[in-house]
Amino acid sequence: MAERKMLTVLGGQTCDVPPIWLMRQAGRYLPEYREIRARYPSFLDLCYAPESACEITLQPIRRFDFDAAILFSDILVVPDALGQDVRFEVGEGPRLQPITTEAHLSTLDLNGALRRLSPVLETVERVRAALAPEKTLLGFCGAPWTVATYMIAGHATPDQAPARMLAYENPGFLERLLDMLVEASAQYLVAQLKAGADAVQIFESWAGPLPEREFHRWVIEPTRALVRRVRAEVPGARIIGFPRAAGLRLEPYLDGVAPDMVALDWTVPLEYAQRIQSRIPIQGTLDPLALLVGGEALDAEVRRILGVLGGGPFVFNLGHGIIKETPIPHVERLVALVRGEA
Ligand SMILES: Cc1c2[nH]c(c1CCC(=O)O)Cc1[nH]c(c(CCC(=O)O)c1C)Cc1[nH]c(c(CCC(=O)O)c1C)Cc1[nH]c(c(C)c1CCC(=O)O)C2
Repeated sequence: MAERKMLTVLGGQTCDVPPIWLMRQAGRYLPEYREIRARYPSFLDLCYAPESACEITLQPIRRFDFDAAILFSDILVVPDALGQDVRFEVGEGPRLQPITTEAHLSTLDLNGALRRLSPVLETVERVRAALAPEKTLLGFCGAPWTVATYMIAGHATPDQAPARMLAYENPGFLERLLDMLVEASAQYLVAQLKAGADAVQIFESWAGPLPEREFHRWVIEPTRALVRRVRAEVPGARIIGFPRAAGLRLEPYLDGVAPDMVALDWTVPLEYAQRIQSRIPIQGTLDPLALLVGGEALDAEVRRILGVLGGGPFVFNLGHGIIKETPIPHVERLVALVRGEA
């Protein structure tokens, strides 16, 4: 089989030229994405349309020859599949019917969730069949805490105050919600791996604002349970953790969760990332704003990152999702720089 470079790195080896993909690489900065998107009144309908979702997953691979494709979907398909009302308003982001009571929680249907996610699993099968053998296919889900923050607040917030307040007021409620998300997410990731995903990434976008004890209870514990559940059903499953803005809690996260690779945001000092790399393969760190701005700033950042992290197990990526105003030539330049062709 042709070498899937990301799997080489996930296995702890170093590639001379690191593999590269970008978080949110399929999306609005691409005109070919916007064209398909315009045909669907609702973003979730697009997530559940296997033919279009497959095409969108492949678009950035065709255009930039990235080493990995990431399934086109969203972390909020899980609450939708559980039966919560989820919508995406153009220009406003996600809107959910907030869940804060036991009565509402008890209406969610764990048993039916995986069946409702079957179109996404069909997308995984289609992508694997269409993708070149040397390309890695990544599946994903949101981490239980991050998904819960949206389910509780009903929308994006700067500091996750609604979920954090509920955690203090009614920890038993949050525990029950997280247990349900661990189970639904485990079934979903296992199904993605069985449908053809080579590895899965767990997005913990909102690890940042939690105090230490809450970080252990709401981030580490549920994610550890999720990872164990997946590995119990798929031995050797390869899992990437992305605890964005974990700061000083990064090493406790690695101790507790034990992912195969960790994705780091751009605030992590590179010399510290290099130390982390001596225990686990690393992905990420480029500031999405450096890619947006381009020019000499981009060149310098990319060379600095490659200089510090390129000598060990490393996957080049952004430290968070690509910004939708990013010019396409900047992405082309980035790929050329990483491949030593610039
Ligand atoms: C928190 C989160 C969400 N979704 C996701 C996260 C975790 C990563 C992160 O922190 O960015 C993850 C995600 N969302 C999407 C993907 C697809 C795969 C990829 O290309 O990476 C992935 C991996 C598509 C998407 N998800 C969304 C879009 C844009 C929707 C559109 O085209 O109308 C895409 C392409 C919508 C979305 N989805 C979400 C929000 C807050 C929004 C609105 C804000 C925004 O628009 O960026 C929830």
